[in-house]
Amino acid sequence: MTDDFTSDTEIEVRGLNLWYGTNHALHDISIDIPKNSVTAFIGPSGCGKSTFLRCLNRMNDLIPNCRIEGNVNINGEDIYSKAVDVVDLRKKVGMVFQKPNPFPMSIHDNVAYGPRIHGAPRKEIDGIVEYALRSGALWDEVSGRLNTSALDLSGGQQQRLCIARTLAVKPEVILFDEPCSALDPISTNKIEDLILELKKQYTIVIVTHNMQQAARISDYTAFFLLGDLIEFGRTEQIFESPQKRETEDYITGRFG
Ligand SMILES: Nc1ncnc2c1ncn2[C@@H]1O[C@H](COP(=O)(O)OP(=O)(O)OP(=O)(O)O)[C@@H](O)[C@H]1O
Repeated sequence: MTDDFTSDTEIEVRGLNLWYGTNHALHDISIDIPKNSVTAFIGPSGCGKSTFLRCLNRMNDLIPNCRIEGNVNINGEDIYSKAVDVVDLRKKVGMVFQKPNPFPMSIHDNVAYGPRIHGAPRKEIDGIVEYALRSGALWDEVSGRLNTSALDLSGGQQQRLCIARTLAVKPEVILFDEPCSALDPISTNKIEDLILELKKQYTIVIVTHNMQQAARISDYTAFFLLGDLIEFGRTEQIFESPQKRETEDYITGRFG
Protein backbone atom coordinates (compact mmCIF):
# COMPACT_ATOMS: atom_id res chain seq x y z
CA MET A 1 0.00 0.00 0.00
CA THR A 2 2.79 2.42 0.77
CA ASP A 3 5.61 1.03 -1.37
CA ASP A 4 5.94 4.03 -3.65
CA PHE A 5 6.05 6.59 -0.86
CA THR A 6 9.28 8.48 -0.78
CA SER A 7 8.62 10.71 2.24
CA ASP A 8 9.33 9.56 5.76
CA THR A 9 6.42 8.35 7.82
CA GLU A 10 5.13 10.66 10.56
CA ILE A 11 2.11 8.67 11.71
CA GLU A 12 2.07 4.87 11.61
CA VAL A 13 -1.20 3.15 12.45
CA ARG A 14 -1.47 -0.62 12.77
CA GLY A 15 -4.58 -2.73 13.26
CA LEU A 16 -6.70 0.01 14.78
CA ASN A 17 -10.22 -0.97 15.82
CA LEU A 18 -12.67 1.32 17.57
CA TRP A 19 -16.04 0.67 19.17
CA TYR A 20 -18.64 3.12 20.46
CA GLY A 21 -20.39 0.76 22.85
CA THR A 22 -21.31 -2.14 20.57
CA ASN A 23 -20.94 -0.12 17.35
CA HIS A 24 -17.71 -1.32 15.72
CA ALA A 25 -16.96 1.99 13.97
CA LEU A 26 -13.40 1.41 12.67
CA HIS A 27 -12.19 -1.94 11.37
CA ASP A 28 -8.56 -2.89 11.49
CA ILE A 29 -7.12 0.32 10.04
CA SER A 30 -3.44 0.40 9.05
CA ILE A 31 -1.88 3.39 7.33
CA ASP A 32 1.44 5.25 7.08
CA ILE A 33 0.94 9.00 6.88
CA PRO A 34 4.01 10.77 5.44
CA LYS A 35 5.71 13.78 7.03
CA ASN A 36 5.44 17.30 5.61
CA SER A 37 2.55 16.48 3.37
CA VAL A 38 -1.21 16.87 3.27
CA THR A 39 -3.25 13.70 3.66
CA ALA A 40 -7.00 13.93 3.04
CA PHE A 41 -9.59 11.55 4.51
CA ILE A 42 -12.63 11.27 2.27
CA GLY A 43 -15.74 9.10 2.24
CA PRO A 44 -19.49 9.27 2.73
CA SER A 45 -21.08 10.59 5.89
CA GLY A 46 -20.73 8.22 8.84
CA CYS A 47 -17.84 6.21 7.35
CA GLY A 48 -15.55 7.02 10.30
CA LYS A 49 -13.30 9.81 8.98
CA SER A 50 -13.69 12.09 11.99
CA THR A 51 -13.55 9.16 14.38
CA PHE A 52 -10.25 8.07 12.87
CA LEU A 53 -8.88 11.63 12.86
CA ARG A 54 -9.69 11.90 16.57
CA CYS A 55 -7.74 8.69 17.23
CA LEU A 56 -4.59 10.54 16.14
CA ASN A 57 -4.56 12.84 19.17
CA ARG A 58 -6.70 10.77 21.52
CA MET A 59 -9.71 13.06 21.37
CA ASN A 60 -11.85 9.91 21.57
CA ASP A 61 -10.59 9.43 25.15
CA LEU A 62 -13.22 12.02 26.09
CA ILE A 63 -16.11 9.93 24.74
CA PRO A 64 -17.72 7.52 27.20
CA ASN A 65 -17.96 3.86 26.07
CA CYS A 66 -15.38 4.38 23.35
CA ARG A 67 -12.87 1.52 23.18
CA ILE A 68 -9.78 1.40 20.99
CA GLU A 69 -7.41 -1.42 20.12
CA GLY A 70 -4.31 -1.27 17.93
CA ASN A 71 -1.29 0.95 17.61
CA VAL A 72 -0.74 4.57 16.68
CA ASN A 73 2.88 5.71 16.56
CA ILE A 74 3.70 9.33 15.91
CA ASN A 75 7.34 9.93 15.15
CA GLY A 76 8.05 6.57 16.75
CA GLU A 77 6.10 7.22 19.97
CA ASP A 78 3.19 4.93 20.87
CA ILE A 79 0.58 7.57 21.69
CA TYR A 80 -1.70 5.11 23.52
CA SER A 81 1.05 4.10 25.92
CA LYS A 82 0.21 4.70 29.58
CA ALA A 83 3.32 6.87 29.86
CA VAL A 84 1.94 9.44 27.41
CA ASP A 85 0.65 12.72 28.84
CA VAL A 86 -2.34 13.64 26.64
CA VAL A 87 -1.84 17.37 27.20
CA ASP A 88 1.66 17.06 25.73
CA LEU A 89 0.33 14.84 22.96
CA ARG A 90 -2.28 17.43 21.95
CA LYS A 91 0.43 20.09 21.90
CA LYS A 92 2.39 17.92 19.49
CA VAL A 93 -0.71 16.97 17.49
CA GLY A 94 -2.90 20.06 17.21
CA MET A 95 -6.47 20.12 15.98
CA VAL A 96 -8.63 22.61 14.11
CA PHE A 97 -12.38 21.99 14.10
CA GLN A 98 -15.24 22.47 11.67
CA LYS A 99 -16.66 25.49 13.43
CA PRO A 100 -14.14 28.17 14.43
CA ASN A 101 -14.03 28.15 18.23
CA PRO A 102 -12.00 31.12 19.47
CA PHE A 103 -12.01 31.67 23.23
CA PRO A 104 -14.06 34.68 24.41
CA MET A 105 -10.96 36.79 24.96
CA SER A 106 -8.70 39.06 22.93
CA ILE A 107 -6.95 38.02 19.72
CA HIS A 108 -3.62 38.23 21.53
CA ASP A 109 -4.76 36.14 24.48
CA ASN A 110 -6.26 33.45 22.26
CA VAL A 111 -2.85 32.84 20.73
CA ALA A 112 -0.93 33.35 23.98
CA TYR A 113 -3.13 30.89 25.88
CA GLY A 114 -1.34 27.69 24.84
CA PRO A 115 2.24 28.98 25.24
CA ARG A 116 1.30 30.36 28.68
CA ILE A 117 -0.09 27.08 29.97
CA HIS A 118 2.93 25.28 28.58
CA GLY A 119 5.19 27.63 30.54
CA ALA A 120 6.66 29.91 27.84
CA PRO A 121 8.63 32.75 29.46
CA ARG A 122 6.61 35.95 29.72
CA LYS A 123 9.05 38.01 27.66
CA GLU A 124 8.72 35.58 24.75
CA ILE A 125 4.92 35.63 24.55
CA ASP A 126 4.51 38.66 22.26
CA GLY A 127 7.08 37.27 19.84
CA ILE A 128 5.31 33.90 19.77
CA VAL A 129 1.95 35.60 19.18
CA GLU A 130 3.35 37.56 16.24
CA TYR A 131 5.06 34.48 14.80
CA ALA A 132 1.88 32.39 15.08
CA LEU A 133 -0.37 35.09 13.60
CA ARG A 134 2.06 35.61 10.72
CA SER A 135 2.23 31.87 10.12
CA GLY A 136 -1.57 31.74 10.27
CA ALA A 137 -1.75 34.44 7.55
CA LEU A 138 -3.68 36.75 9.87
CA TRP A 139 -1.07 39.20 11.18
CA ASP A 140 -1.59 41.88 8.52
CA GLU A 141 -5.32 41.96 9.23
CA VAL A 142 -5.13 42.10 13.03
CA SER A 143 -1.78 43.58 14.07
CA GLY A 144 -3.46 46.92 14.93
CA ARG A 145 -6.20 45.36 17.07
CA LEU A 146 -4.60 42.54 19.03
CA ASN A 147 -6.38 43.52 22.23
CA THR A 148 -9.88 43.47 20.76
CA SER A 149 -12.20 40.49 21.11
CA ALA A 150 -11.56 37.50 18.86
CA LEU A 151 -15.32 37.09 18.62
CA ASP A 152 -15.49 40.26 16.48
CA LEU A 153 -13.45 38.67 13.69
CA SER A 154 -15.17 37.21 10.61
CA GLY A 155 -15.66 33.44 10.44
CA GLY A 156 -12.70 33.00 8.10
CA GLN A 157 -10.47 35.17 10.31
CA GLN A 158 -11.61 33.22 13.37
CA GLN A 159 -10.61 29.99 11.68
CA ARG A 160 -7.16 31.40 10.84
CA LEU A 161 -6.91 32.53 14.46
CA CYS A 162 -7.65 28.96 15.57
CA ILE A 163 -4.89 27.77 13.25
CA ALA A 164 -2.52 30.40 14.71
CA ARG A 165 -3.49 29.24 18.20
CA THR A 166 -2.51 25.71 17.23
CA LEU A 167 0.78 26.89 15.70
CA ALA A 168 1.69 28.90 18.81
CA VAL A 169 2.59 25.73 20.72
CA LYS A 170 4.79 24.45 17.87
CA PRO A 171 3.04 21.22 16.92
CA GLU A 172 4.45 18.54 14.60
CA VAL A 173 1.10 17.48 13.20
CA ILE A 174 -2.09 19.48 12.58
CA LEU A 175 -5.41 17.68 12.25
CA PHE A 176 -8.16 19.57 10.42
CA ASP A 177 -11.74 18.33 10.75
CA GLU A 178 -13.70 19.91 7.87
CA PRO A 179 -12.07 23.30 8.51
CA CYS A 180 -13.82 25.11 5.65
CA SER A 181 -17.32 23.74 5.82
CA ALA A 182 -18.62 26.83 7.65
CA LEU A 183 -16.73 29.29 5.41
CA ASP A 184 -17.44 31.16 2.18
CA PRO A 185 -15.36 30.45 -0.97
CA ILE A 186 -12.92 33.34 -0.42
CA SER A 187 -12.18 32.33 3.17
CA THR A 188 -11.94 28.71 2.05
CA ASN A 189 -9.38 29.71 -0.54
CA LYS A 190 -7.28 31.46 2.10
CA ILE A 191 -7.34 28.42 4.38
CA GLU A 192 -6.38 26.15 1.48
CA ASP A 193 -3.44 28.40 0.56
CA LEU A 194 -2.41 28.45 4.20
CA ILE A 195 -2.52 24.65 4.46
CA LEU A 196 -0.29 24.39 1.39
CA GLU A 197 2.15 26.77 3.05
CA LEU A 198 2.02 24.98 6.40
CA LYS A 199 2.85 21.56 4.96
CA LYS A 200 6.43 22.76 4.42
CA GLN A 201 6.84 22.64 8.19
CA TYR A 202 4.07 20.43 9.50
CA THR A 203 2.35 17.17 8.73
CA ILE A 204 -1.27 17.88 7.88
CA VAL A 205 -4.26 15.54 7.97
CA ILE A 206 -7.60 16.88 6.81
CA VAL A 207 -11.09 15.42 6.81
CA THR A 208 -13.11 16.88 3.98
CA HIS A 209 -16.46 16.25 2.33
CA ASN A 210 -15.32 18.33 -0.57
CA MET A 211 -13.59 16.16 -3.14
CA GLN A 212 -12.38 19.14 -5.16
CA GLN A 213 -10.72 20.39 -2.01
CA ALA A 214 -9.04 17.02 -1.46
CA ALA A 215 -7.86 17.03 -5.07
CA ARG A 216 -6.61 20.62 -4.83
CA ILE A 217 -4.61 20.48 -1.65
CA SER A 218 -3.72 16.93 -0.69
CA ASP A 219 -0.70 14.86 -1.63
CA TYR A 220 -2.26 11.63 -0.36
CA THR A 221 -5.87 10.55 -0.05
CA ALA A 222 -7.46 7.86 2.09
CA PHE A 223 -10.94 6.68 1.16
CA PHE A 224 -13.10 5.29 3.97
CA LEU A 225 -16.36 3.38 3.69
CA LEU A 226 -18.44 1.97 6.56
CA GLY A 227 -15.50 1.96 8.96
CA ASP A 228 -13.03 0.38 6.53
CA LEU A 229 -10.06 2.07 4.92
CA ILE A 230 -10.74 1.01 1.35
CA GLU A 231 -7.84 2.65 -0.44
CA PHE A 232 -4.93 4.95 0.32
CA GLY A 233 -2.43 6.39 -2.11
CA ARG A 234 -1.19 9.45 -3.87
CA THR A 235 -4.06 11.81 -4.56
CA GLU A 236 -3.63 11.76 -8.38
CA GLN A 237 -3.74 7.97 -8.32
CA ILE A 238 -6.84 7.82 -6.12
CA PHE A 239 -8.66 10.34 -8.32
CA GLU A 240 -7.38 9.26 -11.72
CA SER A 241 -6.89 5.53 -11.42
CA PRO A 242 -8.48 4.14 -8.27
CA GLN A 243 -7.71 0.48 -7.73
CA LYS A 244 -10.92 -0.41 -5.93
CA ARG A 245 -14.41 -0.39 -7.37
CA GLU A 246 -15.83 1.32 -4.26
CA THR A 247 -13.33 4.19 -4.57
CA GLU A 248 -14.16 4.66 -8.22
CA ASP A 249 -17.90 4.69 -7.50
CA TYR A 250 -17.42 7.35 -4.84
CA ILE A 251 -15.03 9.52 -6.84
CA THR A 252 -17.28 9.46 -9.87
CA GLY A 253 -20.29 10.38 -7.76
CA ARG A 254 -22.11 7.06 -8.20
CA PHE A 255 -22.86 7.09 -4.50
CA GLY A 256 -22.28 9.16 -1.37
N1 LIG B 1 -19.45 10.36 19.95
C1 LIG B 1 -19.97 9.29 19.36
N2 LIG B 1 -20.65 8.37 20.08
C2 LIG B 1 -21.21 7.29 19.48
N3 LIG B 1 -21.11 7.02 18.18
C3 LIG B 1 -20.44 7.89 17.42
C4 LIG B 1 -19.84 9.06 17.95
N4 LIG B 1 -19.23 9.75 16.94
C5 LIG B 1 -19.44 9.02 15.83
N5 LIG B 1 -20.16 7.91 16.10
C6 LIG B 1 -20.57 6.87 15.13
O1 LIG B 1 -19.39 6.38 14.48
C7 LIG B 1 -19.61 6.21 13.09
C8 LIG B 1 -18.61 7.06 12.31
O2 LIG B 1 -18.91 8.45 12.53
P1 LIG B 1 -17.95 9.63 12.11
O3 LIG B 1 -18.55 10.89 12.62
O4 LIG B 1 -16.57 9.31 12.49
O5 LIG B 1 -18.06 9.56 10.54
P2 LIG B 1 -17.65 10.65 9.45
O6 LIG B 1 -17.20 9.88 8.26
O7 LIG B 1 -16.72 11.63 10.02
O8 LIG B 1 -19.05 11.33 9.16
P3 LIG B 1 -19.39 12.84 8.72
O9 LIG B 1 -18.74 13.00 7.40
O10 LIG B 1 -20.88 12.83 8.64
O11 LIG B 1 -18.85 13.75 9.77
C9 LIG B 1 -21.07 6.55 12.85
O12 LIG B 1 -21.80 5.33 12.90
C10 LIG B 1 -21.42 7.44 14.01
O13 LIG B 1 -22.78 7.35 14.32
